Amino acid sequence: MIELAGVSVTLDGLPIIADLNLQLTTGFTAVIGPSGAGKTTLLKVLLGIIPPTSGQVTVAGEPVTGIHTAFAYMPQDSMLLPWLTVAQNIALYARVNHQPVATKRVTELLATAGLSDYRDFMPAQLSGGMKQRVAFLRTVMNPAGFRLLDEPFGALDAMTRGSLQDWLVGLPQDLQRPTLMVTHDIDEAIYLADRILVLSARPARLIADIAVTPTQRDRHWLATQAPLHAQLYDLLQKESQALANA
Ligand SMILES: Nc1ncnc2c1ncn2[C@@H]1O[C@H](COP(=O)(O)OP(=O)(O)OP(=O)(O)O)[C@@H](O)[C@H]1O
Repeated sequence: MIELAGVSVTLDGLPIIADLNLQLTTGFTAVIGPSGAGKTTLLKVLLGIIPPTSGQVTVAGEPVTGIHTAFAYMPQDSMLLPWLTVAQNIALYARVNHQPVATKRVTELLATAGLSDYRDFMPAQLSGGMKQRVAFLRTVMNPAGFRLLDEPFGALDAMTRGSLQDWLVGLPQDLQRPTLMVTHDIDEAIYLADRILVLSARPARLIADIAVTPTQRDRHWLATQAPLHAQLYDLLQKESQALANA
């Protein structure tokens, strides 16, 4: 279990996160909040890149005191290495850690993502959606038990984004892991997550923690979720206004 206990972060004198208490266990959790609220900062605190000004983060009871290996992180930009092929990018974790590359696993993952024909392509030869898929597969190859995804589809057009969301929903069981995903997209949060955390305007506090329990997670079900969408929209709207007035 990952636990934040009374976590506050101040950067350059600016309070960014205020007294955040949170437990993350299994499932897919989405984090939404107004732009600039501190969502990426929260991921960096979990990763150990930014130390809390006060409070504590623990992973399986152990305090996080610096960069550690509990998380597989996918940044906003795909950050593929342009001089490596698709397959080499996916296997980056093994390469960096001087481990043998699980070629069979890479081949299987490429097939799962519909990228079998692109294994020897260079990143510059891929569309935006393909790059994000490759970046996600690279995250999957990281053996860490918990995934942190920062706006993974933020830069994509609506259709590409939609097809990647469908792909994530349909991921085989063995590729699923506990995940915390930052997103600006309310429908994306509802579609993908079992739990939605809503952060306030800066400094970020937890203002809602909502369980999502679909009967059948598909787009027909998503279309019935207008009341939840409206509830989340109203919360974000209020907080965005607060941020604008700050
Ligand atoms: N190293 C830093 N020093 C000072 N301020 C910072 C630093 N990093 C981020 N900030 C500020 O912290 C606030 C939160 O930034 P953060 O990137 O966490 O927000 P966010 O919710 O992820 O934003 P967005 O939704 O726009 O991606 C912003 O006002 C930002 O300017």
